[in-house]
Amino acid sequence: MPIDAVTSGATVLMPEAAATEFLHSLSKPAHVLVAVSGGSDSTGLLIALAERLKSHPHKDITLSAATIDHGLRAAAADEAREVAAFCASRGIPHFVRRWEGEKPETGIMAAAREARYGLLADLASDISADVIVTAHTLDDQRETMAMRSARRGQGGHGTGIADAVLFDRRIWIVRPFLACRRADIRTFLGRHGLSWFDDPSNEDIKYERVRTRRDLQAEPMAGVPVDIGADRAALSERAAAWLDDWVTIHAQASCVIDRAGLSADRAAVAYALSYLAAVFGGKAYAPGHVQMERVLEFVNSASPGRRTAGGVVFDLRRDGLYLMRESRNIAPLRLLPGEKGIWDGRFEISNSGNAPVRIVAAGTENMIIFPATMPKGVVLRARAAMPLAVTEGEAKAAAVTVVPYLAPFDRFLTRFDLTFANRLSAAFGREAYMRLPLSVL
Ligand SMILES: Nc1ncnc2c1ncn2[C@@H]1O[C@H](COP(=O)(O)OP(=O)(O)OP(=O)(O)O)[C@@H](O)[C@H]1O
Repeated sequence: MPIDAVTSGATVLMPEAAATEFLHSLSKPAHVLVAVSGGSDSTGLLIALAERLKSHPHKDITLSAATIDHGLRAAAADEAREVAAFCASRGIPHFVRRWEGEKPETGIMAAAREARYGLLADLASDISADVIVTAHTLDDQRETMAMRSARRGQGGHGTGIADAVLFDRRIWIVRPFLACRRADIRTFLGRHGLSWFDDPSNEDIKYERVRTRRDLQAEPMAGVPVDIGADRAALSERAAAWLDDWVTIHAQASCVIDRAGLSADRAAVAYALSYLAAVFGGKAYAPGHVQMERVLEFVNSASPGRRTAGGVVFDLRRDGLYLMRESRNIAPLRLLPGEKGIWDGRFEISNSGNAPVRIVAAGTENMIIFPATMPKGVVLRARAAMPLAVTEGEAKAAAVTVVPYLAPFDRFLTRFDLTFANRLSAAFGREAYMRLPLSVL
């Protein structure tokens, strides 16, 4: 790995080196879609990749660029046009996608991000791109880690931005500039005589990220470990082995963990239990640190009983720990003919009939799908939180297909968690996640 500078604890790459390393590691042939907002980081990423390909032409790699107009700022459409003109001048195909649809009143940043990734993934599919790259930097990484550690206990965790994330089981998003400093990217652009747009929201202190950035400005660029993901990836592997050894999934709605497994590898138990809780609770994130600590304390106690965390019942019995969705607060889902939706964050349901259906938590009538050895109380509870499809207005049975949905992984899956996620996906009868399009990293 070419290292241009090392500060205490953090490996820093220059933009050119980062681009070279990414292109080298990429599985070929590859069509790379660069997400370019027009800011310094993403303009720098596009240019670093394009320059590298110009000096070392590679017939198996093609570049395209895309700008998402979120429709939130008046200037955004003009900026997208300028990025388009800039790309045209360099001979790089460029696409603009606009976020139509309603904008929420609160959580606009998160909604914009969701929409952005969805639009980029749709575009990637339209133009047959194999991978999306975004220009998250070491500065973003520091800010994220600072914010997440401040939030530990409320669901936050100490790990930072992943260098690769699988979106919606569909396409990998890779971040080649994660070890680059913004200042170096700007110097690089300056050397090429290029300018960039400054997004005014980057200065707006109503956003936590902007405040964190200001706080961090006084600190030297240090303290971000080189291999943030390596420890987590190792833990993911241990947890996958633990899953094989001790856990059985029943009817995609409940699981039992052998009691002996609970006192096995503690870190792996904590990791796996958090994700099992997220999956059975239908949540993208595991319950918070404090809540999970309480659950772990409880499962390590000798006395049977029940606890609830994140909408999941932890039912500790003599033979094992049973997990299942609490049958409260499960919102119904209405699906028109041909529509598909996620119900309770746990099942992806498609209406393949020709009448609207309502999916409710009424349980399946079929007791046989649970093994006879399962405690009756557990079966009743798990059944009560299972989906039932009811055809509206007609007496006939609804025609639906139901596929388990793994909420912590099926939308955004970080590379660190891939091994565990694949094992869990198989245990739920689902296919493996798409392979990372990087051969060496
Ligand atoms: N409007 C946009 N069009 C295309 N790409 C964008 C746009 N906004 C952001 N990106 C891409 O995402 C990267 C990160 O942008 P930014 O830091 O603004 O997003 P974020 O919301 O903080 O990140 P995250 O996507 O992790 O939530 C940019 O470097 C760029 O590659």
